[in-house]
Amino acid sequence: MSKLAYLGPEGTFSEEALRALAPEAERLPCPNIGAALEAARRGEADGAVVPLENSLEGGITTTLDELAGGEPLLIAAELLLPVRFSLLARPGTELGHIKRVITHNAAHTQCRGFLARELPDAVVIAAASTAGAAQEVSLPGSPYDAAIAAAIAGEHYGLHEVAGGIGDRDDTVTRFVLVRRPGPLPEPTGADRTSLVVFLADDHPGALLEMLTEFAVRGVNLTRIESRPTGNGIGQYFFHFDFEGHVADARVGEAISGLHRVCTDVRFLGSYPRADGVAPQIRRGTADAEFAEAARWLAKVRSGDV
Ligand SMILES: O=C(O)C(=O)Cc1ccccc1
Repeated sequence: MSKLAYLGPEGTFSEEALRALAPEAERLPCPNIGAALEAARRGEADGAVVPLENSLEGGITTTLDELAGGEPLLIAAELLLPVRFSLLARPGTELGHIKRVITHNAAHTQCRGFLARELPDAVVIAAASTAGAAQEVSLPGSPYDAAIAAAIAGEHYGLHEVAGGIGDRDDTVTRFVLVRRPGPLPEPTGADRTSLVVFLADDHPGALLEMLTEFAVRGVNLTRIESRPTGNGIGQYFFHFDFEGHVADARVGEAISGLHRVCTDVRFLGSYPRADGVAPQIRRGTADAEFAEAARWLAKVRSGDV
């Protein structure tokens, strides 16, 4: 049985994602996303389940930055988890009493409308996780009045639901990934996604266009592109790419070798089945057979057989 690290304590959305991705796995709760990834890197766990992006606020920057640096990890699977937020407090607390709210930043940013409408004077304090926030509220003498977390966290820590479904949209989805130390890749399924981090060679006009061209001319459809600061000064960025297809596909292999040629560094983050099962539309001239036929033709030309 495998052991998987996740952002704890019990009752986080990450735990829900882990249970859905690997119901049989032993669970190792960690105090933050970085610690969960480190547990996977050091071999204290066989992998980690971490949030990568959500449909309302975009990338979970801690995860993006952690995966771009440190010992390499590969994404082996992904999950799209609908998230529903509740305002949880100690029994007896009413909405009007709530002045200090604690939660994870990703939950805060998705409940801004509710907070502005219902608790305009409340201060919101950041916690490492939603369930960690609920646990804080449950402690005797806690300085916090309420937490924003999953309803299940309320059950774990003896809190009651003051308000449910408080997200700004009721169709918000968070994408979680299961990462492992490098090893054999999942087999292509025909509906796969590949993730990469690309570091530019130098800053020049059209640098982003050059990267995008590697994908465009091979008919590779991007599903996410995100820039993150390198930390080396204003204007210095690296790029996260997610796109359709598996590295075993000729068009994907050619696109990422093209990036490897023209960029300083390309970090491969894995090819894995898409959670939504959507297969790519293969444009004319970009199927594996067409790449193979073109390679045969080139070999003939090079041998003078025209
Ligand atoms: O804190 C949690 O429960 C997490 O797993 C991180 C998170 C927070 C809010 C939305 C999705 C994931």
